[in-house]
Amino acid sequence: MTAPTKITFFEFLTPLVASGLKTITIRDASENHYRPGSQVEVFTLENHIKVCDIIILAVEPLAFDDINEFHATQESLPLVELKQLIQTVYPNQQALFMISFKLVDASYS
Ligand SMILES: CC(=O)Nc1ccn([C@H]2C[C@H](O)[C@@H](CO)O2)c(=O)n1
Repeated sequence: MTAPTKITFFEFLTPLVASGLKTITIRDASENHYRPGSQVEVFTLENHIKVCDIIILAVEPLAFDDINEFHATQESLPLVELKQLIQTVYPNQQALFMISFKLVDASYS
């Protein structure tokens, strides 16, 4: 499959991505095709507004039950809130993927 060049985040989370505070996102298998080293455009899910660019660092399997404080810190969310959000988006899914990324600093472009 061709590596995707775009990713969406809920609008309320995009300030965390654009500030560099959020450095992972947890997605299901439909979004596990991001290629490490590739540059990806970030858009809001609701209005498709471009937010920033990120570089994908890794895509790794992550079971829902293994989500812990480390992931919450990388997500810049409280653990309880993160797990509730993931259960809402991906109900009853154990097999998830952790996508690690870094912000592309727009001031250098
Ligand atoms: C289309 C879709 O699923 N969009 C998503 C999925 C997840 N997120 C956020 C919610 C949490 O912070 C992490 C972990 O799933 O990623 C999202 O913004 N958009």
